[in-house]
Amino acid sequence: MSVATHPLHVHLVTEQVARWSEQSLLEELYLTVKPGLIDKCNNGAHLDMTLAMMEASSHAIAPYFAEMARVSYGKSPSHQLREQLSEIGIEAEREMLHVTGGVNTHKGAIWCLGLLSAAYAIQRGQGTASTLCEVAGKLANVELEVPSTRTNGSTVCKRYGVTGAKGEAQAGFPHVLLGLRTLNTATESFTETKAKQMALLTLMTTLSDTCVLHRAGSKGLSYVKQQAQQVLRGALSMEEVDERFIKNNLSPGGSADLLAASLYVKRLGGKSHGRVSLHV
Ligand SMILES: CC(C)(COP(=O)(O)OP(=O)(O)OC[C@H]1O[C@@H](n2cnc3c(N)ncnc32)[C@H](O)[C@@H]1O)[C@@H](O)C(=O)NCCC(=O)NCCS
Ligand SMILES: Nc1ncnc2c1ncn2[C@@H]1O[C@H](COP(=O)(O)OP(=O)(O)OP(=O)(O)O)[C@@H](O)[C@H]1O
Repeated sequence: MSVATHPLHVHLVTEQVARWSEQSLLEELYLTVKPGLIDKCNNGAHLDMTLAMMEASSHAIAPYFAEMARVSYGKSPSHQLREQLSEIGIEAEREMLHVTGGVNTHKGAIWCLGLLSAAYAIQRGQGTASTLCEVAGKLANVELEVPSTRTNGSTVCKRYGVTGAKGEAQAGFPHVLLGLRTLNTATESFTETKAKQMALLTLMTTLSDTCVLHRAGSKGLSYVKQQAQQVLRGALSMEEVDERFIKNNLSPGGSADLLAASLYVKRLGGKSHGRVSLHV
């Protein structure tokens, strides 16, 4: 029996997934200051969420990522596997709603970290950042015959012609790779906190975030992109933009999820994945 098929190795991979998924969610959560989002300083533009609620949610959903990894270990992306992952994802959402008293703290995160956890296990813990995103994308492209439910995301995708969380996954998580490249480049010259903030801002400058579109339409999305550019250029501070987003009820939840996913992929796949120019 080779090392990569040994039951102990399966156990190692699922343990890594449980530990690193929770650490990545908490790393995103604790990054302070983040505009409009929950952080150590304030609850951003959220009246129904707190830091403690997001901590509890991060802890509650981690075992579901481990379960997604367990069922995916050494398999190929298939209809049957995608169905299994969907069931576990729905259970994770249910558990999240249970611990938060019905608040959506991590729906987007369950989706993207879930697919990446499965991709990591499909590759028996051996993937690089690019192969992880590619394999996770293949999984997302396996269509399921599920009754379509109306969500904030599906409503705005139709209205504004964007593809949202599903499209990001189906394209092979281009924003996760962008987040990772930005993190790696910025870490060489800035503090860890600044590097993570730069990655978040970079995502905000390009993402069609359905959380923002739902609350504030395309004008709101353009505003978010423009404000993020201004911070990257040094024309505004994170604190100023945080204040403005709270005042205007803006929260870039999709970018936050993709930052968490970038931090996760950094743990799963190592860090040598190219550079970006930081002059946005
Ligand atoms: C695809 C999902 C995310 C539904 O998304 P939908 O677009 O309908 O919108 P919804 O408003 O419910 O949630 C979307 C969330 O994604 C995040 N998000 C928003 N915009 C983006 C974007 N452009 N890119 C990535 N994430 C985004 C936000 O956090 C947002 O809250 C998902 O909930 C789903 O289908 N779950 C079923 C469980 C499943 O299949 N799991 C299997 C694999 S883990
Ligand atoms: N630090 C964070 N603060 C706030 N949201 C976050 C954070 N990290 C990730 N998110 C993501 O943002 C999403 C929540 O966003 P939001 O509350 O705007 O959406 P909603 O519940 O769908 O709609 P709304 O609150 O507009 O009615 C979650 O799915 C979560 O994955």
